[in-house]
Amino acid sequence: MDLHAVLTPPLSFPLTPFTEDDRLALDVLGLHVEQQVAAGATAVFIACGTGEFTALSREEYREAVALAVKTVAGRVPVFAGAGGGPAAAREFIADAAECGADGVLLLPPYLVSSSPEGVLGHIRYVVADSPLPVIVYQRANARLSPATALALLDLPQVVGLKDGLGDIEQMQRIVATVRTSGHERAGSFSFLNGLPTAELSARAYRAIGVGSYSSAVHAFAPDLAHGFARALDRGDDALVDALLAAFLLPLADLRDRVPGYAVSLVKAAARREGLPVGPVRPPLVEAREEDVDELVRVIAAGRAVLAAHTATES
Ligand SMILES: O=C([O-])C(=O)C[C@H](O)[C@@H](O)C(=O)[O-]
Repeated sequence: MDLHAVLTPPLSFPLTPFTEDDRLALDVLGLHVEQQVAAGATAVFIACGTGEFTALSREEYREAVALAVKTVAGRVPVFAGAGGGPAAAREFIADAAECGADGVLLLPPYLVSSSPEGVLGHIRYVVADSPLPVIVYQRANARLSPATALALLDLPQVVGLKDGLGDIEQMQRIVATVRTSGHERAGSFSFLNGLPTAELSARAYRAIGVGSYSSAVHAFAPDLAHGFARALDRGDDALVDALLAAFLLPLADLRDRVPGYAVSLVKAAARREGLPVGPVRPPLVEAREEDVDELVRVIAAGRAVLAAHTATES
C-alpha cells in the first residue's frame, strides 16, 4: 500500500455508535462509515480514540472492524485501532487482520510509563507477528526520540508515525532524522499530525514536512473538514484564518472545557447533525446541553464562512 498516496488529509476517525441500552448500534455505524467515505474520506480509522477503542469489548471491536471493512468495500483503506498492554495489542492486531482491515493504528499502552527505548521495545514486541502494516501513535506515555523513531524503520511492519504530542521542535528532529538517514525506507515512511483538532496545527506541521492529519471534525461536519483541507492545500490563508477564527479555535476551546469532551462533544455534534450515534460510554461524560448549543453555533459560524467564500468565488 502506498501510504503517501492514500493518506491525504483529512483522515476520517469515525465514532462508535451505541444504543440507549448500551449495545453497539451496528446499523448506525454502517451508515456513519458510508457517509464518511461518500464525503471524501481517503482512509477510515475505525475504533481508535474518537471511536472509543478503550470502551469496546473484544467482540464489539471485531464487529465494528468487520462492518467498517464491509461498508468501505475496498474504496479506501481501513485502519483499526489496537492497544492495551503488549499481549492484548497483539491480539487486537490479529483480530483486525481476521476482520479484513488493511492496517492498524497502534495506540499507547495503558497504566504504564516508559522511556523512548521502552516504547520502542513495546512496539517491537507488539508488531513482531503483525500481518498488517502498523502506524504508531506517539501520544501521552508513548514518546519516541529521534533515535528510537529512526529504529522503527528497521521494523518492516511499521509504516508510519502519528504524532499526538504537539512538540513541534521534537517532531522536526524526528522527521529530519528519518528523512536524512539514508535508510532505504527514509522517504516512504509516513508522518501524520494526530493532535486533537489537528487542523489548528496543520499549517505548522505541513511546514516541517508532515502534511497529513487526522480530523475529528470529519466525523460530524465533513463539509467543514474538506473545506478547510482544500483551503490549506491551495494556500488560501485568508480562508484558513477565517475558518480557524470562526470555527476551529472555538471548537478546540470547547473540547478542552471538560476532560473527555474531545470525544463526547464530537459525538454530541454528530447527534445534532442528525446521526443517532447514542451516548458515550464511561469514563467519558456526556457534554452539557449548553456546551452542545455553543458547539452548534460554532459549526454554523464555520459554515457561514465557507458559504460566504463560495459566494465571492462564483
Ligand atoms: O485516535 C483518534 O481518534 C485520533 O487521534 C483522531 C482524532 O481525530 C484526533 O485527531 C482528535 O481528537 O482531534
